[in-house]
Amino acid sequence: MQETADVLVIGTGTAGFTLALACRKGGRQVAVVDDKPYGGTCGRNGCEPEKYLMQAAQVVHLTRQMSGQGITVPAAMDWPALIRSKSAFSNGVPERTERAFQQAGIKMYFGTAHFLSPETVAIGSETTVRAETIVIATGARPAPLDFPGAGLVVETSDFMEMKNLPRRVLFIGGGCLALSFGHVARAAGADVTILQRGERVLKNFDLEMAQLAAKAARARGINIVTGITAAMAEKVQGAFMTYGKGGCTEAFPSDLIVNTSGRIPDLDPVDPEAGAVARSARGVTVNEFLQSVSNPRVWAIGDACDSPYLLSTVADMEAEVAADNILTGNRRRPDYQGVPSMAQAQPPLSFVGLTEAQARQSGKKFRINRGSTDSWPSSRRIGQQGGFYKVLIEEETGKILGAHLLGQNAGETINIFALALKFGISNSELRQILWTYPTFISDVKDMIE
Ligand SMILES: Cc1cc2nc3c(=O)[nH]c(=O)nc-3n(C[C@H](O)[C@H](O)[C@H](O)COP(=O)(O)OP(=O)(O)OC[C@H]3O[C@@H](n4cnc5c(N)ncnc54)[C@H](O)[C@@H]3O)c2cc1C
Ligand SMILES: NC(=O)c1ccc[n+]([C@@H]2O[C@H](COP(=O)([O-])OP(=O)(O)OC[C@H]3O[C@@H](n4cnc5c(N)ncnc54)[C@H](O)[C@@H]3O)[C@@H](O)[C@H]2O)c1
Repeated sequence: MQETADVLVIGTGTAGFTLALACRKGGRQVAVVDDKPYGGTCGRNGCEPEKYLMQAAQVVHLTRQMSGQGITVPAAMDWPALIRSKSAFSNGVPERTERAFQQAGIKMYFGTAHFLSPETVAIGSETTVRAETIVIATGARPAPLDFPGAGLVVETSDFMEMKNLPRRVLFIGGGCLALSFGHVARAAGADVTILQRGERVLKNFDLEMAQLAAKAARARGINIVTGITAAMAEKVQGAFMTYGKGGCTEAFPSDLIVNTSGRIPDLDPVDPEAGAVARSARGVTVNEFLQSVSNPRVWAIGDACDSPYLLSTVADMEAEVAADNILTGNRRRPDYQGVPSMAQAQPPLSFVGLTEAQARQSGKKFRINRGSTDSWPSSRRIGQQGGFYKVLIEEETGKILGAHLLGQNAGETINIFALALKFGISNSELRQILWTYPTFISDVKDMIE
């Protein structure tokens, strides 16, 4: 079957969804295709279900944390019930996504798409679509582990579907996902180990803050082992053994091994080379307008393009920018200034802007406001120990260069700093705002003097 479209979008996740609807609104004949249930990673097995589980873990952690303040412990997690309610929460995503496309008059295909030529895409073995514009929004997939026994390792999407949680859980890789799911498993009562290849966890975060987050995780009983590369897995007498290769070869017994070793652009099945679409290991190579540098008919957005972030917020912004460029010509560039991100740990760690090391490298003159929040009422009223903040303020202008927060509500409070960074609001201007009090956000005033 040979079909045509003005715009064919490959992938229906955050990026593909936003772009398809925007192009349809702009009057184009739009078609979408996905080889999995519609809706992509964020809603089905990424941000949303992860947060759902983390929210439950947070209640358990908080209850324990506040046991000295009249709260009765232990609060416990009923894992099978939690997974059932999480599934009820996220199972509706494909249907809602399809309904939105249908209402907008977008043609839907189901199957794996791959380029046949620079202007034609095959969907499965029976359909081909020739499109004026082709958008690659295929997202990212877990980085494959290529050591012996890697087949014993499950993905985070499997972890979120486990009917029962085994007693010992091992995470390979020490990024956001390991910290987050590690805290979830720990709150459910599991013995948790995180194996991290580098000398530190959370490599994209400020070093000092990442170390404090690791300390908080360890204080909650999570075993973090750094400087070890997982190099082999096998099943011995019913348990999994993962062998690390670092300074020494060590065995880490567990009942479940989860891959949290990073994510890579999901491009092989789409066969970019057949479409004359250049790519690197970081994704489709795009110009400043998110258009392929080698095939002007093609745009790439979200986790599939070689932009600096793998975040839902960024995927959505890139989709809006690319849609505008497709509809009205190349005018808009994505703006990566002030993108906040967060590790959903307990307590959460968030940041925006420069780390201390990056600020020093930049040659800018700045001061650092930093300190523990343990004595602050916002920490004391929830029994929080280990909260910390670090704000980098440019000397001459008072502009916020970077902000780093470890503590309850850090993922929300960081948005104030993101606003300041994006719009160049100085610390003295920020101090003039009257925040609702007492809240976590009203602490911002004390961080930016
Ligand atoms: C566990 C987890 C937690 C996360 N938490 C956060 C968070 O808290 N905050 C945040 O901002 N980001 C988070 N992220 C990252 C965020 O989910 C992604 O950045 C975002 O979903 C990327 O959107 P996308 O549209 O580019 O790709 P996706 O949402 O992955 O969509 C790509 C779609 O393309 C389809 N596809 C791929 N190849 C083909 C093909 N050849 N043919 C047809 N269809 C194809 C896939 O099936 C998929 O549906 C998390 C990610 C994970 C895995
Ligand atoms: N809240 C958020 O903002 C959020 C949450 C989750 C994920 N994400 C996105 O998802 C992406 C993936 O996150 P992630 O945590 O999986 O990856 P990551 O890239 O942040 O961390 C993975 C770590 O695993 C280590 N590693 C790789 N192979 C290893 C091995 N064999 N043994 C031991 N360690 C090994 C790497 O050195 C790396 O430090 C991130 O880029 C992030 O942007 C964002």
